[in-house]
Amino acid sequence: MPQAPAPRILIHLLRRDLRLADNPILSEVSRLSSQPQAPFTHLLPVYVFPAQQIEVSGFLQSPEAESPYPEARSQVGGFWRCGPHRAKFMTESVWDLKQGLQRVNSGLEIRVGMLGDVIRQILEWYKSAGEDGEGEVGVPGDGKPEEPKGEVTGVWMTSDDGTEEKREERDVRRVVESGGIEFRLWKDEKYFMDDRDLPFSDIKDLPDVYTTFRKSLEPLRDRPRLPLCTPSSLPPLPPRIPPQDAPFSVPITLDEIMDAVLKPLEPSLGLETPPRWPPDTKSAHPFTGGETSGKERVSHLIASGAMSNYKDTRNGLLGTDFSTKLSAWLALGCITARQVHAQMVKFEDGTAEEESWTKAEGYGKGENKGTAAVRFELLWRDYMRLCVRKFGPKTFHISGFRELGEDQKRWRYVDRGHTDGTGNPAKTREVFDRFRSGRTGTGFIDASQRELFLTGYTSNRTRQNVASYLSKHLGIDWRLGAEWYESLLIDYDVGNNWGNWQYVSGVGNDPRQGRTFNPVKQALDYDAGGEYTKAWVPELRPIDVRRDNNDKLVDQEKLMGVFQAWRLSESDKERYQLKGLQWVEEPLIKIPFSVGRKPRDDGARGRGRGYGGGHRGRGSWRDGNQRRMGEIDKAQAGNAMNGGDV
Ligand SMILES: Cc1cc2nc3c(=O)[nH]c(=O)nc-3n(C[C@H](O)[C@H](O)[C@H](O)COP(=O)(O)OP(=O)(O)OC[C@H]3O[C@@H](n4cnc5c(N)ncnc54)[C@H](O)[C@@H]3O)c2cc1C
Repeated sequence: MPQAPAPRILIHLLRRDLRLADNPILSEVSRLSSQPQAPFTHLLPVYVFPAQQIEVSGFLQSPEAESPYPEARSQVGGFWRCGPHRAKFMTESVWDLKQGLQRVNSGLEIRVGMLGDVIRQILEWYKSAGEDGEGEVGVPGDGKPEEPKGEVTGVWMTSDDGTEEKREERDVRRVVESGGIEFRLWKDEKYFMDDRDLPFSDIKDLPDVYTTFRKSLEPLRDRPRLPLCTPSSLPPLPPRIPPQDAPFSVPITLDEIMDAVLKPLEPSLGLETPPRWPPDTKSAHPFTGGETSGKERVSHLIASGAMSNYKDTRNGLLGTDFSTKLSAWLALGCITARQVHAQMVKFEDGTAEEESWTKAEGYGKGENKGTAAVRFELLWRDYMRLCVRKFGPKTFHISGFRELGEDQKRWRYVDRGHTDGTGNPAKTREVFDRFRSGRTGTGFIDASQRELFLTGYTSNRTRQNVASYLSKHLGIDWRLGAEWYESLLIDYDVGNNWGNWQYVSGVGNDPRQGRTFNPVKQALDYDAGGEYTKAWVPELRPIDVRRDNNDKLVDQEKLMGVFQAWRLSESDKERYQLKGLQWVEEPLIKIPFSVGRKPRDDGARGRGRGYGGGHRGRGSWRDGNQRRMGEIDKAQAGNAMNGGDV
């Protein structure tokens, strides 16, 4: 019987490009495979849960087995680097990709470990067949000749800008090229602007101010390239595929993989008092991961009008549609920014096939302020990612992109005493744990922290306030906040997270340095009836903020009790069962802010109605530290000048 030619295998290593559509590697594979002289006959798509970022001990074959990798914990705070929300969303996304690939004649092999190790093991397995032999075709028990293992002819993967991701790329390249196999690194095309169209060739020329960058690219609508076609068919999987290397094994169903990913992550995430789900509160991010759901979300945003209304609603706090919620799909590359753009163009030009879009307001009427604002934000994402490319490891340094030394910026650390002798790492850890569990005593911050813990999502508005509160009001090492967000955010993205933390903490690319958000004034402006704060901090729900029992009018003085419960009278604390709660009696900080007693319509989003300085910070954990209180006062004055809307 003639022997079948040995398969020539191309490995596609997937990372944060978990999609079929607009995927440059799959698009090229599909094109080449239709040619008679294609350099490969089979495609092996592989996704690896990377051991340094996701805890993989749940995949150990037996309870006695030991992982060769250290636990996937963050450097400063020791948190799980990938907490339960993202772990779940990521697993769903990987699974959706597997199903998508199966529909086009392919599949996906799921592995755990370090990328370099996984690829080495796969290459060695295929190579060992050649060495056994002639032996490429064995004869197993059933007497039928076994298919040949085949030869790996290339390994392709998409590049990334994170320093750790760059190390992974170097590891994989070394392993692949040392075996004399072609290694190809592809540009990451999930962004709004294609790298090839940037207005500079040297990343050093990236402006340090976002506005300068943006202006060099306007009009933004003209910029993105067209998305690539979705392959309708791909080369088959190789007939024989190596198993996962010991001591791990990867189960075959979604539920089992999910169990393995989530198993090591204890529900409390190390908190003594973890937040509990408040009755009747709904997540703003109830979505599942994957290309399929990501595309459905884009379609919903357009058909429902949410995309067109985005500019007016984007500072919302409750509900699924005040902002796009596309970030998690974008971060994992389930969808690309240029796909979002292309869909908006179809809506704006009136060329959509989707019947439901044609009924949406603004259909066929060109770019509107909502779609323009979405483009503006998508470009922010590009900018943050390019900052990582420009600044490399400085992204994760305490001194930030601006390289601010200790003399310019003093931090409180959990891992070392302060150089000026005022530091107390154990106390800072205690304070930070109260911050993590949403028990600071500042309602707006606590609501956001509890929402983050319970759902993995929180709005951009509260993220800014939280980052400012930790770094400016508490003066704590901003990297702890960034690590905690990395652990919990469903949409964690290296550039967006670390770049934004730097920006707000005053060590990054914010041209107006030194701004501080007043979380009470911000709450007043953006949570005008206290609904958001009460939704996530249910202890505050009994506080009646109505003026004279009038449903429409909010008494701002009463509202202040929601945003800072320590301000309530003793009898009110008693009445609302808040007496004795540590975060009520001993807030981490008392934010100076007062309001006039003017009534306002419930839900009205007024601005700048308060004035600072009415309540000085007494009785907080920073008592006696004049230097720091002075800073807060200064920041407060700054807020007044900026109208606090920073
Ligand atoms: C301290 C801090 C940490 C953050 N960490 C992350 C993170 O890890 N991952 C992440 O995707 N975003 C992060 N952001 C940015 C922003 O908060 C989220 O992108 C946004 O809230 C996600 O919700 P959305 O998709 O509904 O956003 P929308 O308001 O609908 O915006 C549309 C898209 O634009 C991009 N975008 C919006 N705002 C920003 C911004 N400030 N910077 C960069 N891109 C932006 C996102 O891709 C987003 O999906 C962070 C912001 C702050 C202040």
